[in-house]
Amino acid sequence: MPDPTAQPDGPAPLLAIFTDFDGTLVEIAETPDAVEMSPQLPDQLTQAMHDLDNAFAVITGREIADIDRFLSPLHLPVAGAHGAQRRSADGTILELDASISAAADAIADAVAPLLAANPALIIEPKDGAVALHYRQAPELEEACLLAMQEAVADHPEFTLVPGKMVIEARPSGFDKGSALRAFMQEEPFIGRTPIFIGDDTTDEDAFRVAQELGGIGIKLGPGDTIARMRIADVASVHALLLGLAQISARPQANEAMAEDAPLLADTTAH
Ligand SMILES: O=P(O)(O)OC[C@H]1O[C@H](O[C@H]2O[C@H](CO)[C@@H](O)[C@H](O)[C@H]2O)[C@H](O)[C@@H](O)[C@@H]1O
Repeated sequence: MPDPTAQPDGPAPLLAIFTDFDGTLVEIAETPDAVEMSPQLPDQLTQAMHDLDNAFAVITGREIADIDRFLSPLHLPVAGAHGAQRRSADGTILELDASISAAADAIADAVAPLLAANPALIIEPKDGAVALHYRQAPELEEACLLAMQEAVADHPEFTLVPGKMVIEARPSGFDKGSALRAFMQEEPFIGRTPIFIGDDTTDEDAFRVAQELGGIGIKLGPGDTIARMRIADVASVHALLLGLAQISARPQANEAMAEDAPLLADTTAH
């Protein structure tokens, strides 16, 4: 398995880089709309896309439309709603079954009474998924979980997943790992070595698939993980993304890797 901190004998492998959005490309904020973009991020992502021959994608719990809005004017390859939506590098959109969109709307409607009684809660309806946020009212975590469990009871085609101060319902059969695997079967990702960077429990599926495909998972921050590497913060992710993309574009620049290595820690080292 390639190790991005190793000094390779031959040229560095061509990389395909995937990142989560919230908590990885941008800092966590009090509400979903309050995230603040680093002003340099669109230019940094444009540079990374160039160096990677477009083999960069965002794999997120958010809707694709949300990512387009935050990263405007970029229209990157994106898997949204935990893989239920996907836009390939050539712009092709994976169409969701209309019954899935309708079921997500029904789940959102079913938790409406809890929101009406607790204005601090936030419902984020998405095409194909639903997020119930309790960051402003952490004491309501259990009530949110119960309400979402009841709401999905009539929709066995949905699965509940916990996130950072959020309970989400996503269609069964989709996760970030399935999204990463689908990208890796398409140009320009095919044949490259996948790197996935994420911070949350829903990112574990993508760490697993990246590592099954001979690549590396990189976990941001603390917490149990199957990712082989760990990184400290969002600023380090931006630096690593640019460094890895540059090395993938110019394999002779391998020596620069040694300078980037301190960004990463091996999760298996004792
Ligand atoms: O897969 P991700 O890109 O990490 O998206 C996961 C969820 O992120 C968002 O919620 C989280 O970030 C918010 C803004 O920082 C924060 O207020 C909230 O507490 C977090 O759970 C997003 O709103 C969800 O749709 C994503 O699924």
